[in-house]
Amino acid sequence: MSLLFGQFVRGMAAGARLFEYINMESSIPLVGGVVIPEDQLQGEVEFRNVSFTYPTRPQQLVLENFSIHIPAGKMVALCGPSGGGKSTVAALLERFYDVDSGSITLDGKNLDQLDPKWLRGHVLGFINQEPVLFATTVMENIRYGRPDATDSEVVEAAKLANADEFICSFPNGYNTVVGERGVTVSGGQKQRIAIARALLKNPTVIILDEATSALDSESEKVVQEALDRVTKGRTVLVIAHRLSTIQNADIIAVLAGGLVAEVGTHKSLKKHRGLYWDLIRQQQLEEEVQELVSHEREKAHHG
Ligand SMILES: Nc1ncnc2c1ncn2[C@@H]1O[C@H](COP(=O)(O)OP(=O)(O)OP(=O)(O)O)[C@@H](O)[C@H]1O
Repeated sequence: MSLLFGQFVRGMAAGARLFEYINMESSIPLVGGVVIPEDQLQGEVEFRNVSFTYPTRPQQLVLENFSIHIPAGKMVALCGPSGGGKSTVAALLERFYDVDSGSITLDGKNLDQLDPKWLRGHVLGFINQEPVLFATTVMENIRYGRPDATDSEVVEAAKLANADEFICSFPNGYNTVVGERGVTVSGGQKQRIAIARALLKNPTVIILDEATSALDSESEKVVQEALDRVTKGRTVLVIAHRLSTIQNADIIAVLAGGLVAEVGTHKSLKKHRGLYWDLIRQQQLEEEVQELVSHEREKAHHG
């Protein structure tokens, strides 16, 4: 009895916390608002003088007078030091939070007038290259992107994402269970599942949160190929962790201290020899050190 009592008390406390979250009211409505008709949707995004603090940390201004224009169909990459606010920009575009001042617009319409369900379900596709995979079949893991998608739509998305081939090589194909009790998938395969997931929505605007971990060059090529294919013709906001992948972006913005410190193309920013140039050199140095360390390790291992 005494043993069980401890468990009972812990269960009660955990349960109470759970219901506290379930019963919370969202300050941002989940549905309702304007929907832009599909034939008029262009996908032009603009942040104008946005200032933002997280509600839980009111003393820290994360974005201050942040402005950026993403023309329809173009790719804008955000890079910059860790903690500079890159992911926050993406969270604001998905309207997980409202801005404190300034505005975010989609095709000239303020985000807070638009229907959040439509915005998240039909307009924005979020590709997180380090996705959570659920302990279920590959089919269901991809379908998670749009629960009402048919099997053939899932397969179509997987093909575009360069994922169909490796999925078919699994023992049960699309019905193979992944995760702890199933087959393990490699980093590159995970990334392609993430791309297929996002593609199911046929999004107008893609937010691409890059993977932090590097892949070997062969899988990197396959993933990049899939990304190039799916981002073509769409508006893309890349949250870049590695600078090597964003050289072809139409616009690169360096985010530091909550605002755009530098903006331009890879070529113009390199020429400018400012923050972007520093970041490139820093990353090269880190890569060289890493290479040296692994080389030394190998030597020690064999010696
Ligand atoms: N949910 C949150 N609540 C409170 N503060 C947060 C939250 N998320 C991020 N922050 C803070 O906001 C600042 C900007 O964080 P953000 O994640 O946007 O930066 P980042 O440029 O994406 O960094 P990284 O490259 O490391 O991912 C950081 O100081 C961070 O601690």
